[in-house]
Amino acid sequence: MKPNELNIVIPMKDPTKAKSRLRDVLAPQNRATLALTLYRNTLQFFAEFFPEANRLVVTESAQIAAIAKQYQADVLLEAKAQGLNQALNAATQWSLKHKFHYQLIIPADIAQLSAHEVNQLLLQMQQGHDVVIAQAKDGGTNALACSPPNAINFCYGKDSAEAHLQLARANGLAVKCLTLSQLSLDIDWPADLKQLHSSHQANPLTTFEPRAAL
Ligand SMILES: Nc1nc2c(ncn2[C@@H]2O[C@H](COP(=O)(O)OP(=O)(O)OP(=O)(O)O)[C@@H](O)[C@H]2O)c(=O)[nH]1
Ligand SMILES: O=C(O)[C@H](O)COP(=O)(O)O
Repeated sequence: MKPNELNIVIPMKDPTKAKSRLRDVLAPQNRATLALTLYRNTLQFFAEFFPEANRLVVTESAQIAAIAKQYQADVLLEAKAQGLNQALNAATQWSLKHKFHYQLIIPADIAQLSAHEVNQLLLQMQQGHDVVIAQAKDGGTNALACSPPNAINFCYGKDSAEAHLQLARANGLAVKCLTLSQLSLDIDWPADLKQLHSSHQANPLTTFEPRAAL
C-alpha cells in the first residue's frame, strides 16, 4: 500500500448535537467542547503520524469543515445530516471518484489514538485482507478499513462489528476483526469518562469530569 492510495474518513456531527449519551452528566456546552476536543485530537493525530495519507471529514457543520481545513483535511459537506451510514456512503463515493484504493473510517471520539495500532490495522490490509475491523468495547465498529472503499455496505448501529464481519464473509472477502486496546475505547457513556479519570492518564480529556447532576 502506498500512503497516497489511502483515504482516511472522519465522520463528524454538528458539535451541538454530539455526545448525546452524555447528556445526564455533562451540560450541553461541555458536551460540545468534549466533542470538539476529540475531533481536533483526531485531526492532529493523523496530520502528525499519517501525513501522506489523504484525510476527508464528512460533516453537515460549517464550523467542523473550517477546523478540518486547519489540519489540511478535505471536506465533504452534507446538505443535511442523514445518519452515519448515509454520511459514509457519500464519503465512499468521494473516495472512489478520487481513485483511492483503500479507505479507513475512524470516528472522532476515540479517547487516545495509537499510531502503532493504526499501523497494525493497515498491515492486515497490506497482507491481503479486503476488510479489517477494529471493534469497539461494546461491539460497535471503531475503525473500518476497506479495499476497495465500497467493499461492503455500512451497517453502523448496535453490534456493527459482527454485522460488518458477516457482510464481508457473505461477499466472499478476506476479513479480519481485531480487538486493539486503545482503538476499542471510544467515549460514549458516562462510564467511559469515569474510566478515563480513574486511569490517571496524562490526557486533557480528564478535565471533562462527569457530574452526578447538572
Ligand atoms: N457526518 C456525520 N457524522 C456522524 C453522524 N452520526 C454520527 N457521526 C459521527 O460518527 C462518530 C460516531 O458517532 P456516535 O458515537 O454515533 O455519535 P456521537 O455524537 O459521538 O455520540 P451520541 O450522540 O452519544 O451517539 C462521531 O465522530 C460522530 O460525530 C452523521 O449523521 N453524520
Ligand atoms: O459501530 C457503531 O455503530 C458506531 O461506532 C457506534 O457505536 P458506539 O456505540 O461504539 O459509538
